[in-house]
Formats: sequence, structure tokens, C-alpha cells
Amino acid sequence: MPSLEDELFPSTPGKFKIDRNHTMNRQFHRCFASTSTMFLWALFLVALTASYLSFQSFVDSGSRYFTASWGGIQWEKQIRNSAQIRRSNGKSVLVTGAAGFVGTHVSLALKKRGDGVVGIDNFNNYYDPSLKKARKSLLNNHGIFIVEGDINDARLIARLFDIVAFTHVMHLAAQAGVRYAMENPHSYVHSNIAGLVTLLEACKSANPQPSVVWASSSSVYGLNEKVPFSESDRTDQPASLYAATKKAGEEITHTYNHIYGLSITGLRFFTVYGPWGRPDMAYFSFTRNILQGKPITVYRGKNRVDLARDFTYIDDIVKGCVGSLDTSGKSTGSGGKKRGPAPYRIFNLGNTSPVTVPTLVSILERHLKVKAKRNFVDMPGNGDVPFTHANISLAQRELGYKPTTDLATGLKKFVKWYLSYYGYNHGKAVN
Ligand SMILES: O=C(O)[C@H]1O[C@H](OP(=O)(O)OP(=O)(O)OC[C@H]2O[C@@H](n3ccc(=O)[nH]c3=O)[C@H](O)[C@@H]2O)[C@H](O)[C@@H](O)[C@H]1O
Repeated sequence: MPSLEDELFPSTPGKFKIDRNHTMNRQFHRCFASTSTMFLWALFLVALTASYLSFQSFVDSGSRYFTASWGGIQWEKQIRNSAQIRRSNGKSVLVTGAAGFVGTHVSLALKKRGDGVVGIDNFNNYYDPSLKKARKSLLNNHGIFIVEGDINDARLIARLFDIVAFTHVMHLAAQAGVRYAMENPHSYVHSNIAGLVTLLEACKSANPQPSVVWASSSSVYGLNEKVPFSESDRTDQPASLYAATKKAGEEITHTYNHIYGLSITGLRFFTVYGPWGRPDMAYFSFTRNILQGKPITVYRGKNRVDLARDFTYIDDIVKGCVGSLDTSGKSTGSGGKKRGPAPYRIFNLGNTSPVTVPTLVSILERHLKVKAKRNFVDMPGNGDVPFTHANISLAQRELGYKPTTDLATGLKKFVKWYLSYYGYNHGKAVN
């Protein structure tokens, strides 16, 4: 039988070979063996501590990356309060990108009718974050809590689903903007691809699974020339990385519907505008420049043809979003497993009445009572498409979607908001 020493120090040629007949030697070896055992244990403990510490620092740096400042009893209480349903058969909805343009309006509409709403937004600086903070205050005043965090933070999203059994997710967080994709392509992959997958992973694992309604884009029609654009038209020729990531989103959501039974509705928004809008969009930046007496750049297509968009007013878009939530049908999976087929739908949400960009400028001039300084420039090859035009018959049939605001009426409301928000008085900013 090998002794303990033999097992710890196998009898191999070399300096640790034990002479069994020598007592001193034996004592020395016993002593040495126990010291070495302790040494090995100490080494083991040091290694264990080191790996624990490095794991912690990995987790911490991950949290720092997401600038997460979430958690705690008070934080959870605010989430539960915000998610409270105050009508019969109401919904509890997680709205991503809630401090964004569409997110703010949809959150308010849901809250006003008695649904529970919890928002999440990373408040990035793609455009002036103070506008996002102002939208957040507006939502807070209506009892809507916005979690500051990124949809790529899987721990945070999982925690939200632990706290609230959301019936629906209205996914509006995204890197928007067609032309900015040439400047910062990775931000599109981060939000529109990686963020989407992280969110869908959480939705698929949630019990019960929520129904998901999310923002795709009219830009998926890309170089399609058949008008008006119908959902069944080809969408495999994106003209920008933005469009490509939105198209990828449609395919990615399809796999989650197919494999896990998530109910999915994708909404192809057509150039949404209105109060509390996005400063990077043409109608908004044109307004700013016109009021400041600065020139505006108006792009023109091939052969000097005017560009045109199916500009869609925010209130009409909100109705389409709410209609989608109300008709979404249930997800069928549980425990991350599909239990039956679930709805997969895609709808155009447009105004179905395109207007040229020069006409947009003329309407703004009328409402602002200021003449614009136009610089006409050939459309650069930066992802723009010459025109968009939605066929909305599918949304009309399935969602009862019926836009009612024409561009002149909608821009009037936008200008009124703009002048008030930025403190204009008779054409001059007072702050
Ligand atoms: O429906 C969508 O899927 C997208 O709509 C929106 O994209 P677009 O339709 O490109 O809106 P927007 O930038 O307002 O340009 C409007 C028009 O003004 C022209 N335009 C623009 C800027 C400029 O300086 N000059 C100009 O002529 C420009 O050439 C264009 O013809 C969203 O931003 C996008 O996130 C996405 O949701």
C-alpha cells in the first residue's frame, strides 16, 4: 500500500526520493510533506481568489460599459408602480427607446388608457440628450418610469422580466438615421442587431413570453421601384447599412418566432415627424436653420428630380403601434420552448401620400413666416432613396389603421411645439 507521502510525493528519481529507513529523514519528509501540502493549498486558494477577483472586475467593467446604475428596493418599487395596470384587460408593456421620439408618444398613449408602462433608454448622444431628458420628465410626470440602461445589458433586461411579467414589448430602441450609418456603422450593429438579439433572448426565456411589436423601417424597400410599396415587395436591395440592419431585424425576429413561438409584429415606419421629434431629421433641422437664418441643403435626385417622402404624422403612427399591440396575438412558448405556431406579421405604417422635399420646405416657410435659403445639391450616394410611398391596405384591414393628418396640418403642430419648446417669441429664441 503506498503511504500518504508516497501519493503526495511519488517515488520518482530525483531529490524528493524518500529513504524509509532513516528516522530523521522520515521526520524531515513528514514535516516537508505537510508544509508542501499547505503550500499547495495556499497556491490553490490564491488562484481561486485571483480568478474570483478577475471575474468580478470583468462583471464590473461590463456594468460600467452599460453605465448601469440600476437595482435596489426603491428602483424595483418604481418599476412595479409604473407597470401597474389600471383598466380591465389592460397590458403591461416594456417600451424600449422610451425617451426617443416614437417611444415617448407611444408610452404616453398606453399610460393614458390605463396600461402599465415601463420604459428603458440608454440616453446616448446621437442627438442632443437634453431633449431625451425632457421627454423623460414628461413621461415621469405621467407616472412612467424610465430605466437608464442599454438593451445589450442582458442582466438588466432579465431583471426587468423578473420584476414584471410583461405581456408585451414595444421595441423602439434603435440607431436611427439613414446617412449617419456611413459615419458610425458599428452603432447600427450594436443597437439594431446585437441589442435586438439580447432583447429577444430575454423575451424567449420569459415566462410567460411577451408579444413583441417592433420598429422596422420603410428603408427596407431600398432600391425597390414598384409603387406604392407593399409588404410583399422585394426588400433584398437595401441602399444603406441602416436599412440592412432593419432588414436583418425582420429576419432575426422571424427565427425567434419560428423556433421559440414568440408573437412578432414588425412595423415599417415611413419618415415619422411631429412634436418632440428627432433633431437629425430634415423637417427638424430645416426648421432650426430657417429660424436662425442659415441656409438649408435640399437634395435632388437624378436629372434634378425632387426627392419625395411619405411623411407620416406621429399620432397616426401611435395609432398603428397601439393597434398592433392590441391585435398581436399571444406568444406560445414557455421555458424557452415553442408550444405551437405564433403570429408573425409585418405592416407598412405610412401616410400613403408622398410629398416632395421642396414642398416640405414651402410648408415650413409658411408656418414659420420666414423665407428659407435653399441650396440645391445632387443627392450624394450616402444611402438615401429617391422616394417612398406606402401601400397601407394590409394595416387598414388588420389593425384598423387609417392616417388622418396631412403634412401641412402635422407640420403646423410641429412648428407650434418647436417655437414653444425652444422659447421662440416672434421668431427669436428667448433662452
Ligand atoms: O422612413 C424611414 O425608414 C426612415 O425615415 C427617416 O429617414 P429619411 O426619410 O431619410 O428622413 P430625413 O432624414 O428627414 O430626410 C427626408 C428627406 O429630406 C432629404 N434631406 C435630408 C437632409 C438634408 O439636409 N437635406 C435633404 O434634402 C432626404 O434626402 C430625404 O429625401 C428617418 O430618419 C430614418 O431613421 C428612418 O426611420
